[in-house]
Amino acid sequence: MDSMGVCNEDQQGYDALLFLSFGGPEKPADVRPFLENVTRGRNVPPERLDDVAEHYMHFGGVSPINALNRDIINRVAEELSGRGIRLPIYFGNRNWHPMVEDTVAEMSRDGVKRALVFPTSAWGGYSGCRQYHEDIARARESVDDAPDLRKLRHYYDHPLMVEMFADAIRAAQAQLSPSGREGARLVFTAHSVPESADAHGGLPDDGGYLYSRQVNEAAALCASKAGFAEFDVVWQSRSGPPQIPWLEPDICDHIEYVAAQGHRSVIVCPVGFVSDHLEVVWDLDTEAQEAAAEHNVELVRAATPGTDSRFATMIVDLIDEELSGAQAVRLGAQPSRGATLNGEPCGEGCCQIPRRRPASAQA
Ligand SMILES: CC1=C(CCC(=O)O)c2cc3nc(cc4[nH]c(cc5[nH]c(cc1n2)c(C)c5CCC(=O)O)c(CCC(=O)O)c4C)C(CCC(=O)O)=C3C
Ligand SMILES: [Fe+2]
Repeated sequence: MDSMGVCNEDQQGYDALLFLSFGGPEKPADVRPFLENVTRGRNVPPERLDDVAEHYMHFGGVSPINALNRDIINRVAEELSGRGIRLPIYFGNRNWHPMVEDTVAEMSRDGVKRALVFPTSAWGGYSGCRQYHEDIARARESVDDAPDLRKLRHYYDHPLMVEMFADAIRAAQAQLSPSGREGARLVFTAHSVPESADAHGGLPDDGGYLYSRQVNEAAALCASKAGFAEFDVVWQSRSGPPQIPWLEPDICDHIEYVAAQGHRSVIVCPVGFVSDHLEVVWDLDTEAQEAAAEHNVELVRAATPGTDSRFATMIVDLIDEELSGAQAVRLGAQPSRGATLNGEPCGEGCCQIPRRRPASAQA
């Protein structure tokens, strides 16, 4: 048997890694079609799309997400080869090129039979987990001879994630002015989702709210590791029509509240994001900074883990865990799922969005 064959046996037959992400525009002309892909059939008002298009235009119509992902992929390739794991890496997105359908077609042409999938979302819930399963299923359906694709589990509470965020919180704290360092409020933020989607998160037996429970747990783990006894969890980047409830409070409203409580400084930790996506560099570094200035609060933002070399280590740890069948290394106690084959949901009815009532049934 050749060395490739031997290696493949250790690797449970896995012969590739699919790095699956959200996607983002790479030039101004991409912005509108990208936003149309994201919001197709999702009831996002046109005014919101105009606003978000403008946010992208502040960055020359280029989302930071693609370069960040390519950087992570390069590090993962190095880490894999350093550990003797032979998995060529393919890159595909839900909403922009390289589209996951095209990537899976390429994998099939290359003869890939069985691949692991790393999603750039650490979370459960519809947007963070089930929608990536849907991407996997859709991409496979569009291709003859599609490889088997097994998604890796949620990693929001992986010890390296907690360690990277905790280090980033302490580094941010050190950037505060000497007077701001005392009494600084630690505030975690994650992407808001519709309340009804959150309520249906997880398996029916999980009791709902899987995403917000995981976010709260991650915040508590990171705060404790960084040495903070108190902290808040808030939300950001809400979309959708204003009459539909989304998770609250919003970070900008919360800054006003924190100022009213007498805090003169805030450390914001974007625990819900793996890297400096547009939501981080616009909604936090621009809008939340403005809100802070308005209320005379000093705001520092903790770095996201994507560019930390430990992030690639964690990804390969997750792969190794899957290949060796070892128990999941994790710090949290909330349900953690997400690892299924070929886009199957984590179980019957997991993170299923309730169907909207037909217009005629609405009052
Ligand atoms: C939970 C969650 C994550 C974290 C998990 C994960 O990472 O997947 C996430 C990530 C991201 N969201 C992103 C961008 C957008 N999200 C939108 C809209 C929405 N997000 C939602 C939720 C989430 N989103 C939801 C419920 C909507 C409403 C429409 C719908 O139900 O789908 C819209 C439409 C315009 C608007 O903002 O209204 C855009 C442009 C980018 C790329 C940013 C970049 O370019 O750097 C990333 C990483
Ligand atoms: Fe989003």
